[in-house]
Amino acid sequence: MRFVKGHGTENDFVILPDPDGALDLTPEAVARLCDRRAGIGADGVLRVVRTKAADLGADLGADLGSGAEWFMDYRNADGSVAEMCGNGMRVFARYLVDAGLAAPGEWDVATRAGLRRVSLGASGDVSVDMGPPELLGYGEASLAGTAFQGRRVSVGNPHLACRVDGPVDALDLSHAPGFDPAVFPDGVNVEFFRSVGERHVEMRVYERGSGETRSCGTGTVAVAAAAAQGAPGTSEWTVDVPGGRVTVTLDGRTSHLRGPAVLVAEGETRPDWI
Ligand SMILES: N[C@@H](CCC[C@H](N)C(=O)O)C(=O)O
Repeated sequence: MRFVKGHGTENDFVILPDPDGALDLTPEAVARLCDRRAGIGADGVLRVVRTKAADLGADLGADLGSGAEWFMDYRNADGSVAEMCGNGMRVFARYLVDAGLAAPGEWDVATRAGLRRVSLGASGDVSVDMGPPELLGYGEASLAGTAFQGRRVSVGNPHLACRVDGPVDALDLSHAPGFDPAVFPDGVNVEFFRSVGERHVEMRVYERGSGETRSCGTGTVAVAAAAAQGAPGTSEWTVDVPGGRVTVTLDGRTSHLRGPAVLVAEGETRPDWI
């Protein structure tokens, strides 16, 4: 199995080129690939498959079929499927251009959350139209016995963005935050953020299906939306994460995520291993 390794602000991925949809990618295989000691190691897998070759089911297939040549089949490190991955989308787009499968410019990519438009040059940062973040109300998470209130936000996938007063470095994210499964029946990505300047926040995240990661693109959009609290007009947010910095723009109609996407290695898994 050929693979490429890449990351977006150190949210890292194993990229599996599978244009014709020939791979039978089981949750177990994904978890083995992502294993940081016994595998390649990553927060998730990006399977690169032509939309017409992806097994999307009737509803999603009809929605996405004509809109985009490529489908981003994103999986979390534990093998679970997620609707969307913002950092993964930047890395996915960079891979397509690098591999000569798409030209620099602007085009749509299909995801389980719908079409997402990317914009990129031959090198440099990648920008993604992430769609409108939906502020859904309030929720609560707990960490080592302490309760944190937050905003529930959908960015295609579920988030709880919790504002904290002290530095996010001080939080212990070695264990999964607790949450009410009645409020989050599909699980949730939990962000902790603090304001460090005007429209400037720092954030850490505990991702559903992957644990603490060094960045989460959909999470940065959720945090910007929670911090902006539905204020009208356009605002640009700087979001610092342990793995670097991204920019989120909100304009009331949609959101854009801009940041780096880096390909670091490529290779072949051994047939007797996977
Ligand atoms: N790291 C991603 C989000 C990946 C999916 C998430 N763990 C979920 O299960 O919803 C990002 O950059 O957005």
